[in-house]
Amino acid sequence: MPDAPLRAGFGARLAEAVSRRGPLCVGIDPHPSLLHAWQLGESPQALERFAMTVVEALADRVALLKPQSAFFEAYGSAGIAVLEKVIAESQQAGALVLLDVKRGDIGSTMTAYAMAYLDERAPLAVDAITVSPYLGYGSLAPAIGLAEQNGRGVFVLARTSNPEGVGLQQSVHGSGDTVGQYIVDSAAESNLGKEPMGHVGVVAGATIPAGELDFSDLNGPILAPGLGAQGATVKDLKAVFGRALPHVLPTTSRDVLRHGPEVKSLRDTHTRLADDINHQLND
Ligand SMILES: O=C(O)c1cc(=O)[nH]c(=O)n1[C@@H]1O[C@H](COP(=O)(O)O)[C@@H](O)[C@H]1O
Repeated sequence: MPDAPLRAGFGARLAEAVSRRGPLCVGIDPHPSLLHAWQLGESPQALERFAMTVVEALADRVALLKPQSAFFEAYGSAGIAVLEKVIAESQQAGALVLLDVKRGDIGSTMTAYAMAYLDERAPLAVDAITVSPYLGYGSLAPAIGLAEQNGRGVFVLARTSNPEGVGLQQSVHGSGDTVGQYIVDSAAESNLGKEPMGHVGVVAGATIPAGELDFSDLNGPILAPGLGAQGATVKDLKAVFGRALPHVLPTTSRDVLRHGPEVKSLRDTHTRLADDINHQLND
């Protein structure tokens, strides 16, 4: 018998967090260039100082923090230890943690990845992870299933913010829709009937052309990276996402992080951006 769910579904937990703290998701991307700009140099200690400063500044006020795993993995076990601390302290301060790992593998190996991030006993257990569907949406079933069982979530890459994604993701799938739309529609099937929304989100860049994807049946969250450093603006959100805007989690990393290392400056930047987003949403 499967264990009873440990907590409310991820869709409900996310909706509740967003209603209290707003939809802005901030990424923790400790780029080497940012470590230098913060005058920290490059070392596991610098990584920890950087990441924990962001946690101190923002984990008590954002709904969602998104550490980028690659920058932690680059330091081996020392970096993973920092990541564990980031996850624990962010959650303690009330933020949900979406670990950006973009995992995707064949079903049986996907089960191991799911256990690594979505099982209660895992040292790196988080509220949600990013996953890549390019071994087939069905190959993600172990992660989608375990996440649901444990009140956690997944965000499936549908139409990414980078220019290299266009050719593949706009090509026509066997269903007759584009690959990106097929992924959105597959996530919609996973979320069918869930209230207030399901636990399968999609990733769609704020940089994509207006109206390219139809999210009307998704019933799940939309992670929208690309604000700031990649060129998208808060104003673009309305045009790109239209009526799906209430489900959008605008996401940025460098555009906030470059304002460190002072905690106050990071907080002020967050407030400015969050206010701007709030105005767009309620205009
Ligand atoms: O899954 C993601 O978060 C993601 C998807 C996508 O389509 N584009 C994208 O930029 N990201 C991630 O979002 C972050 C963007 O960082 P900034 O460009 O500094 O805001 C990086 O960690 C990217 O890996």
